[in-house]
Amino acid sequence: MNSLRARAHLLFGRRSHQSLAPHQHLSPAVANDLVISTVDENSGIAMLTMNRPPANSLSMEMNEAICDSIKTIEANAKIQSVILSSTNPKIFSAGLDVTELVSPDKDRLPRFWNSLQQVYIDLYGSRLATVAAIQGHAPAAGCFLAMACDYRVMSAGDINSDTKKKHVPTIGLNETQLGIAAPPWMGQLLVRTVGFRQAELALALGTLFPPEQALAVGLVDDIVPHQKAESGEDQLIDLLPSQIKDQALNPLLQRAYSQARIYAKIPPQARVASKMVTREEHIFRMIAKRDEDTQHFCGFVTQKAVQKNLSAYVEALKNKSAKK
Ligand SMILES: CCCCCCCCCCC/C=C/C(=O)SCCNC(=O)CCNC(=O)[C@H](O)C(C)(C)COP(=O)(O)OP(=O)(O)OC[C@H]1O[C@@H](n2cnc3c(N)ncnc32)[C@H](O)[C@@H]1OP(=O)(O)O
Repeated sequence: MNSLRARAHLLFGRRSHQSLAPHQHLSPAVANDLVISTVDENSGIAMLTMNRPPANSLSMEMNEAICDSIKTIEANAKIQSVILSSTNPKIFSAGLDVTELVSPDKDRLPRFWNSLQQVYIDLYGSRLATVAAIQGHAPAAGCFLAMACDYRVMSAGDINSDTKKKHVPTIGLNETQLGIAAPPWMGQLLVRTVGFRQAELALALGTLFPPEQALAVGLVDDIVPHQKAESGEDQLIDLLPSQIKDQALNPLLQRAYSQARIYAKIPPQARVASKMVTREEHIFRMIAKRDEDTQHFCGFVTQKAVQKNLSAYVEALKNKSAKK
């Protein structure tokens, strides 16, 4: 891909997508079920809400839905910023759907990996300013989603008023704890976000950071205490899909919204050009090694020992949930 074509691909996407209907808001009925997109042309802000219960884990279809939603929003020239959020108040995304990795179908596995690579290309290279509203846990590829955005705000956690139990979300590339390694392009995102030494340590140890620590190392840009705000922004309320309409007073979403608004006011050509200064080369490097990366992934995941670990891990996840 020559650099001009590649730049066009990064800025405008390589697939043609249907334009949005000319109304101000995209009804959830128009969006796919796994990801709900809403747009407000007046403010130039969109919201892309992940909606794959129970944990927003990334199956091939989920990855494709994220890419489709980004491209659909990008096709609307009036939109400059997008907030990436979750319908689950406790989980942003649990990372890859681990059931995709256990006893995988040999034709589906490379397609699955390609769909994740495409999320990286489309989200990290998007012309839109992207703000991750991290309400809940974001392990492994969940952390990757957040790192592929331009700005990250994270909930400081909250206390359940009935049970008095504290919920503290965590974020990080914890792959080594599962006996797997993040692929180079994902690991490099951590290096680019928190710096070499912190990334080297966190990658080796598979560190999951609670909010204060995530802020201290620069993995997130802001943390937001969970105290209900007094009043909400009408424009934010309009943007929220019905599943989370009751979240209009959520201070995390309000903080994400105000950041999205700041971005939406920057002249877009200058903002996009400056974004590409830091990202273009990184994305090209990944695209050049895409097939090699897929082969490596499939070879690694299908190893007997890795399969044994992953089966045990999925079993443990199910048992944990069954015991609740
Ligand atoms: C050099 C190149 C090498 C190439 C090799 C590459 C190898 C691949 C590397 C790819 C990089 C990315 C990897 C990943 O993302 S792997 C996935 C990592 N994610 C996790 O480990 C998270 C697992 N989940 C949890 O820890 C918890 O669920 C969580 C903290 C997120 C929430 O806890 P909570 O107590 O609130 O919820 P439960 O644990 O009860 O879970 C609720 C239900 O959700 C299901 N679940 C959770 N996570 C996943 C998942 N990742 N995939 C599928 N399903 C998941 C869980 O089973 C419960 O479901 P049920 O209620 O139906 O039982």
